[in-house]
Amino acid sequence: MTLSALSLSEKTSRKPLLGVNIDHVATLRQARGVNYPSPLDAALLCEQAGADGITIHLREDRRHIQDSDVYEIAAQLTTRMNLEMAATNEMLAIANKVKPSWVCLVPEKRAELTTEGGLDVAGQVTWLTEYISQLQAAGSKVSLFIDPEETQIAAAVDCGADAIELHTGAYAEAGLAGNIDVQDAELKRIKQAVVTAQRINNKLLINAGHGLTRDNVRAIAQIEGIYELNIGHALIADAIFVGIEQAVIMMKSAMHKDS
Ligand SMILES: CC(=O)[C@@H](O)[C@H](O)COP(=O)(O)O
Ligand SMILES: NCC(=O)COP(=O)(O)O
Repeated sequence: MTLSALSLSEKTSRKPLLGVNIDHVATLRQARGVNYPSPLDAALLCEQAGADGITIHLREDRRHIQDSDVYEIAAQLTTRMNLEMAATNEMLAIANKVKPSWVCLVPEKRAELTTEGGLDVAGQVTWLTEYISQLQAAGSKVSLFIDPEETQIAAAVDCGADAIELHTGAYAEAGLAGNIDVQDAELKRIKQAVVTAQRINNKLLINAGHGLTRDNVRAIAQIEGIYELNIGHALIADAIFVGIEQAVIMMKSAMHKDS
């Protein structure tokens, strides 16, 4: 079923889908400069195990996913690709050749270990409106990776984005640090952001992700109105011990288990 065929009630009442981010299969390959493990093989196994989509982040520094991965994976996926990238002219040219189902625009800092914050959409509405319209004209839907803040959500709507992805990193980090009060506050912030997004534009799809694990995912997966969760690092870490297919199955079960 296409996204546009989903009614609003289906978008908001269903359990969230799982997009698997396979960047760190490529991280392992790049650590040795060899041609294995294959992100393509990982993507296909994730799909077979029930992943609803595959996320890859083509970083400007090419630290993990390479351009050739993007083309190979795009050619063989049977679900859909969510291509994360910075909003640069170089990336626009690549995305408009690949035409992934989804492009997710993310901020990038060269020195960061992983994506540290959300995109400042409010600070670049003119640039992003034009950028998004070019991606949409090529056939991709566009999501913006943002912090759970009303200003950024409203700006994403103003720019014509099809979806937002709420950055769950602060929620996840607080949990890892054992700061339960902070984690609860971050969870409330994410829930409030979902309500705000629905109020501002009830056609906007609301995704979430970053730092989610089998231990912290359930509270996020239970938020009504979240369409999809994108999960990578923790799932690939599980895969080392149980295999990637089982890791997908275990994550889906953690997302959907009853109390
Ligand atoms: C945008 C985001 O939250 C992540 O999916 C992103 O891909 C993180 O980048 P790394 O995979 O390089 O940590
Ligand atoms: N956009 C978030 C994502 O794709 C996965 O992030 P992580 O689970 O690797 O932190």
